[in-house]
Formats: sequence, C-alpha cells, structure tokens
Amino acid sequence: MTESEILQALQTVINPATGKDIISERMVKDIHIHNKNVFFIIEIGAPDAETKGRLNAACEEAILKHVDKDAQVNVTFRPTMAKKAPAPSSANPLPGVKNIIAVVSGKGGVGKSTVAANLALALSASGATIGLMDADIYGPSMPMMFGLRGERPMMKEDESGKGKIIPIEKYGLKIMSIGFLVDEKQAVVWRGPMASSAIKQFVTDVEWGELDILVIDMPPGTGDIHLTLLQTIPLTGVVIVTTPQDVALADAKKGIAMFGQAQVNVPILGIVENMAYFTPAELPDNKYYIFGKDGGKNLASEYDVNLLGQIPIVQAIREGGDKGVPVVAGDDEITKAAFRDLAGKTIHYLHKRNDDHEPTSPVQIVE
Ligand SMILES: Nc1ncnc2c1ncn2[C@@H]1O[C@H](COP(=O)(O)OP(=O)(O)OP(=O)(O)O)[C@@H](O)[C@H]1O
Repeated sequence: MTESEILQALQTVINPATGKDIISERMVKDIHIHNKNVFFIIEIGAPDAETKGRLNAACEEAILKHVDKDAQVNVTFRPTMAKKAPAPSSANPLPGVKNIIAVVSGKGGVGKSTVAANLALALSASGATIGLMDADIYGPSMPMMFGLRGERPMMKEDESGKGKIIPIEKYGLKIMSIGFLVDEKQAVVWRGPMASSAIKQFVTDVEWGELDILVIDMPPGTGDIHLTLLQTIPLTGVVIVTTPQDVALADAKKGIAMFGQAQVNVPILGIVENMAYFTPAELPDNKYYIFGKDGGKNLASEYDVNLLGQIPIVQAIREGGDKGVPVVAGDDEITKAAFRDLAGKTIHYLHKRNDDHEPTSPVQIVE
C-alpha cells in the first residue's frame, strides 16, 4: 500500500457537512502505513459520534475496496478549531480570542439570540473553548435564556490596575451580557453615542482569557452599535439569521449589504434559516412551512452565500429559552442534531475563511 493509493481511495469519501470529498477539503492528515495497517487523522469541525462512525466506516470501505481488502484502517478524529488569530494584536483588544463570530439579523424576533446561544453550546460540545457575548443592548436575552437573571459578574484588576469583568460560566460557556451589568429597563433607553460608548467599554473590559471562538449576539438591524463593534474588534465573520418570511428576508439583505461593503468587508460565513418549518410531534414526517418555504435557502443562493442550516420551529426551543435551559443543553435529540449540524458547517466555513482571506482588522471609518 502506498500513500498515494490511500489518498486516491479517500477521495471517494464525502464530508457530510459539505457534500465534498475529504481530500479536497484537506481533512486528512498524517497518513502512516505499517504492513497492513493504515493510520491517519481526520480533522473535522464539530464531530459527533454519529458523524465519526459514518466517516470511519466510509474510509474503511474505500480503502478495503480500492487498495487492499485485508487492510486494517485506524482513523483518529481531531477537532479543527480556530487555527489563526484574527488580527495583529496591536489593533486587537481581545488578543486571546482566536475567532470572533457575530450573529446578526436584519429584523427583530427572528431567533437570533436563540441561534447564537445554541450555536455557542454546540460549538463548545466539540471541545472548543467558547465565549458568548450578549451585545443586544436594547433587549439582552442571555440572562433569561441561561437562567442567570439577577446574576452579577465578578470583577478583578489586571496588571495595570484596570478593572476587568469576569464572564459567568454556565454549561461550559463563558457568558457575558450587558443585562448582567445594568437594569433591563435602563438598557433600553440608551441611544446614539451613549449606547455606542457603553458597548465599546463593555467589549474591551471583559476578561475572556483564551478562547477558540467568541460568539456575539448583536442587536437586531444594522445600526450604530454594529458600526461601533466593527471599529472596536476584528470580526472574523458574521452569521445572518432570518426566517423564510419576505419581510425578514428583505431586512436580511440589508445585513448582507452592510457587511459586504468595501469599507467593512467582514466575510459572511453564511445564513441560518430559522423557523424553517414546523413538524408536530404526533406527525413526525409532516413539514408545515408556516413562514414560507426555503426563503433563507433561496436568499443564500441568490447572494452566493453559504446556507448554514434550516432550523425547524420546535416547542422545546421556545420552552428551553424561557426556562433558562437552551435546547442544546437539554435532551431533545432531533433539535440538538440540527444545531450540531449548524455548528459543523459554521466551523467548516470559518476555516475556509481563515484559509482564503487575510485576518480582519477593525474597520477604520473616516469621519
Ligand atoms: N426555532 C424556533 N422554534 C421555536 N421557537 C423559537 C425558535 N427560534 C426562536 N424561538 C422563540 O422565538 C422568540 C424570539 O427569539 P429570540 O429572542 O432568539 O429572537 P431575536 O431575533 O434574538 O429577538 P430580538 O430581536 O428581540 O433580539 C423566543 O421566544 C424564542 O424562544
């Protein structure tokens, strides 16, 4: 057996997250052959047991069929997290954070916070260190979604004597919300420069430590807060959440336009279509397209943006958010699988972005 025979055989194995083969996706590393034994590593974003099992079987079948029917195939899976730091540290107030993903939506109420929270949890389940920042200054929802209402974060001084906020840990995530610092009603009245300076301070004063990915739940729309964040921290990419409804899609287009602008130029990792369909528990094979069918999917192909996932309307998602146990931390396996799939695709396109593009620098806005 030779390495090139193994590489050829593995070209027939498909990455379920993307539909492309695992060789052209550069997932196979360190092939080592010893007598009838073949050892190699597969790097994969957020590997769950089922995906690993399927890939393992497919690799074995390909090698036995195309190379040697007596081969012993030994696959090791390694999560591929966050290879590159996003920006030169002089311009980056969060030097320990390797990647920053902003979850945005054009329209309010499309499930942006729900997606941000469950995406962060699904990413963390694959072994990466994840932070979740709720920057939704006009309606912070993470305290409620994580059962942390009324909690206050600890403070500590850094080497220069500056006060730093320590994120609160829950379900393995480091979480910080503007709702932990101010009264919920007070946050809503901030506007204009006051809101911008509050968000800037908030972002730079949190002690995140080392993170593979910081997920930011942004306020809905495309306003001053977004510009302030773009100027303050180097976003690695954005995830746009929409429902399939026309009004939501129209606003999602504004988001695509804003982040794609030449002066801003933050890569869009993809679109999440939330509330894509409803399946009643008693009729698991039926899908009802309450807000329209495939609106997010069509938007993605119209703008040549990746579709990261189509999340159904599930009562457990709404209940989880209200109860303070996001669905990925609960036990609804079908919904968890939808978010796991979303996390896998997000990691895949994050890597692709880091391979294909230069690190993002904070946006310089000429006044
Ligand atoms: N896929 C889903 N299935 C069922 N309920 C959902 C789903 N996604 C979101 N929800 C519910 O819809 C409501 C709005 O969701 P969420 O707060 O995440 O939206 P948002 O876009 O962040 O809103 P805002 O604009 O206020 O920030 C919540 O009650 C949430 O639990």
